[in-house]
Amino acid sequence: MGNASDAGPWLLLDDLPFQSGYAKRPRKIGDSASVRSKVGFLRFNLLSVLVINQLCWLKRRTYLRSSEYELRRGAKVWAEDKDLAWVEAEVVDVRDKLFAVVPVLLEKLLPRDPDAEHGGVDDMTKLTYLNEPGVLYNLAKRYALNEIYTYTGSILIAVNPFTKIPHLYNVHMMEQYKGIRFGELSPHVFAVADASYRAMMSEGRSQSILVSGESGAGKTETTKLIMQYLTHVGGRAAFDNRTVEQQVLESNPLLEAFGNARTVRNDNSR
Ligand SMILES: Nc1ncnc2c1ncn2[C@@H]1O[C@H](COP(=O)(O)OP(=O)(O)OP(=O)(O)O)[C@@H](O)[C@H]1O
Repeated sequence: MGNASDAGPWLLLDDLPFQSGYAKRPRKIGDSASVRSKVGFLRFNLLSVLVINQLCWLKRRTYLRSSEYELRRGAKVWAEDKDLAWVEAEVVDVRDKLFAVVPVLLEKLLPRDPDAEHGGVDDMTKLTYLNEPGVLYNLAKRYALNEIYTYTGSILIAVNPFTKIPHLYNVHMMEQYKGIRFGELSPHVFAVADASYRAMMSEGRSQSILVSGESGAGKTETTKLIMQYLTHVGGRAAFDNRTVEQQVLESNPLLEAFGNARTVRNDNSR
């Protein structure tokens, strides 16, 4: 620095963002290479800020076409969130009739059903918008009120309560569902069993009930409840004074003994 040609103000490039190690050596202001590199850095910084801004802008605006539902300010929507799956949001602005602006960063936006707010609906087909978050929200609302069963047309969805709800399966309940029109009473596994029993009796043909779900969802318990109902409505006293209901249900432990296993999700998996 003692050299006369090097005299003048100096700038340490540490102050500039995005600089790397090589820039730490002092450069003289006014030096053409130094000015070029400084301008380059500033341009780069400005560009980065613009790109990041633009990305944020795009992320904050979602890709829902107005034809999918009435896109208006104040509309209730579901916003996809990578941690929480779906979060409730509200449209705060609408641009070009194509984009809804919501106050969260999101990947996807779906309309939210205003009818599902209070206690949910007992049949998913009653939802105005039949989408994933709407279905999950409806099931959760009903589950919170101990309503573990919900219809989707003639399909019954059961959410495992993992606790005994005795009043849901007693004889009084079975009597209530005997011979009723499907959908007349609250959704129940007995209603499904009753519909297939009546179809078998009136058509004289075998019926199938498909019970499906992941491990621990409650398929075995549900099947037992169906058997319980069928034997209740169709069972006759046997010659040794044991009803068909008793005999069928007593055979369950024997059947479970074959192929029964404990899994991470279920102590009684098969
Ligand atoms: N309707 C219900 N009421 C109360 N508890 C239930 C009900 N359905 C299931 N459960 C509970 O959930 C547990 C798991 O249910 P279940 O054994 O029927 O599942 P699964 O679907 O048959 O599982 P896997 O496919 O592993 O055999 C039961 O042991 C029981 O504690």
